[in-house]
Amino acid sequence: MNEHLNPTAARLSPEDGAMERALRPDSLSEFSGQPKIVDNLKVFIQAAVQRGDSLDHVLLHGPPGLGKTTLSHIIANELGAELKLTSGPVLEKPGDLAGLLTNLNEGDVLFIDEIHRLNNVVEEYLYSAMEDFRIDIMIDSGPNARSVQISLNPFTLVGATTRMGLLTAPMRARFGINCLLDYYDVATLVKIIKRSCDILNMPITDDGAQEIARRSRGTPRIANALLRRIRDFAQVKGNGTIDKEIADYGLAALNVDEGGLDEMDNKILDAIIHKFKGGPVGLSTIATAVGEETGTIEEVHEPFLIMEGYLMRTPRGRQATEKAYYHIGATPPGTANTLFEF
Ligand SMILES: Nc1ncnc2c1ncn2[C@@H]1O[C@H](COP(=O)(O)OP(=O)(O)OP(=O)(O)O)[C@@H](O)[C@H]1O
Repeated sequence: MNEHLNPTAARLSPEDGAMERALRPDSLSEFSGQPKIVDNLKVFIQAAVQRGDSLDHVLLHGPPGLGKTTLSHIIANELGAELKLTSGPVLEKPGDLAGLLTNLNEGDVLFIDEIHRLNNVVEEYLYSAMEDFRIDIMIDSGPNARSVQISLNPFTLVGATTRMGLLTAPMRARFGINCLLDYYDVATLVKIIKRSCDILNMPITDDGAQEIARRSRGTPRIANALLRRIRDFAQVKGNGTIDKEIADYGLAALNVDEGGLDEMDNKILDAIIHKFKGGPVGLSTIATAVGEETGTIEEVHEPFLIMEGYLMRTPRGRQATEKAYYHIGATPPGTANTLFEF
């Protein structure tokens, strides 16, 4: 996928990484969008602080780049607590988890990204840690094997996942607060883009911000990534200000089309329509046809294409809509030659 548009892109240049950190809101009042989640979190955090309790465990789920990591930082800040970050695949053995948990102070927040990728053994250990703030560790093996119980300080686990369906039911059940992050509307993205421009001292016009927002796939991380590159176009090809003209120019140069679709989105629609007669076709067949990983298509491209009405998910596979045919310049089935039929 186009690197600028990939909300999962982990490898940022040091400059882009520093910029991303500078743009990360650090309180709920600075966090735009997701109003229901923000309002609820405000209440739950205030209640926990007033009672002197640790906040109940929080599960954040939704497509990449919508603010799950940002929200975990904010939750820790609002609680006045330390945040420790890790991710599912990093915790290979129960000992890795035990090391982290025993180092948590009372009220700390432990963020586990990609929590659906925890292995079964580690996950089982996490259950008792979440429920009773204790873990039972096996020491030694064979006849000397024995279990030692370790008490933990009460903590809040914030788990993040882009694949809710892969999370086990017992894991899901242990989260008291469940937040589904949704794609952002254009008006909210305009607000986020303007805030970023203010922080970075970047002049932008209303229609420039609108154009970038419209083509950011409803995702703040993409909006900020496009902004960084369009700033370069404004500096080199324009007069330093991001207006609609320079935004259009930069977006075209970055292969983001009028609807905000990137090359891979268009390739997927093209393959379904031209190679598989519009579908229905299975996800892995599409992935092979376009040379992309199934997981990336499922997490990144498909939700966006469905949301925008280009794709439908049917029990027999993915199917292109009429809008998809028109988008790639093809004629939808059943409408061919109707102009000449009398
Ligand atoms: N609501 C928001 N307001 C302002 N900026 C936001 C908001 N949400 C996200 N961002 C910006 O988008 C960037 C990506 O957000 P973040 O890393 O939190 O996403 P994520 O959902 O954790 O993604 P992933 O699942 O890929 O880890 C952040 O640097 C942040 O600046």
